[in-house]
Amino acid sequence: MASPFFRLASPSREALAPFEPLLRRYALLLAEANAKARLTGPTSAEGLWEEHILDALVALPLLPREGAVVDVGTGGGLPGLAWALVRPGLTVTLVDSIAKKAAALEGIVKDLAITNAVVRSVRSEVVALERRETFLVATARAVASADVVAELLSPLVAPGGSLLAFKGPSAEEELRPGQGRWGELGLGEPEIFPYGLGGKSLCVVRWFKEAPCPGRFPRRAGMALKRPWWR
Ligand SMILES: C[S@@+](CC[C@H](N)C(=O)[O-])C[C@H]1O[C@@H](n2cnc3c(N)ncnc32)[C@H](O)[C@@H]1O
Repeated sequence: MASPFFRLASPSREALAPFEPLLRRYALLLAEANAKARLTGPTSAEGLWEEHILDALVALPLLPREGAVVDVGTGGGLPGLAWALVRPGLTVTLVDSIAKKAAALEGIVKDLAITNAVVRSVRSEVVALERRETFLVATARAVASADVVAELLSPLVAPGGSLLAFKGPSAEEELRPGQGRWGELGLGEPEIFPYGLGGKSLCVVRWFKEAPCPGRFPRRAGMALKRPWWR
């Protein structure tokens, strides 16, 4: 595991100012949708702002200005929709296998009237077959342990691109089984970028896609979780 180059942090108020009205509207719509479809934890717009939207935006320094991004297990659009709102040059595909969540998110995207985000109600393994290695960045937040996330994301990302996983304090432990073996997924060794938010120690794990992903990935839906690739 490579040591971090720098700590991440939420963007400053000044940096966010041009996007704040749109982001606040997103927080409001998400709070409303949450009451119906249980998309994410907190139910108040303020709680969502603090715990989720600012959290999603800590990864901005690791993102390109433009290109195709996929957010696997996006739920209410985190982190992908928050990224699409502040980086209009990105084209973000928001993927969630639960139809009810995807429908609620579709409503939010429509209401925000943005054109650089699309919602897909499908499993990521299916997207990886349809659009194999065509994304510049793939991300996942609160979806699975880091080793499982790496398997789900790798077949989506073009060589030269990157994988970004939002993780808590157990990241190092989750990465341990893959140590020295990430090349089996076409990945380099992961880097951990730590940050703190609301008193919690969190991090973003980044892998570079160094080589094409072996053809045996994606495996059948659910296999990544059932039988880890490194076993
Ligand atoms: C706990 S939610 C996280 C939502 C959001 N990323 C967040 O941070 O609030 C995890 C979501 O991942 C979805 N999910 C898990 N594995 C998936 C896969 N392989 N493809 C698509 N969606 C997946 C689940 O349906 C669930 O809605």
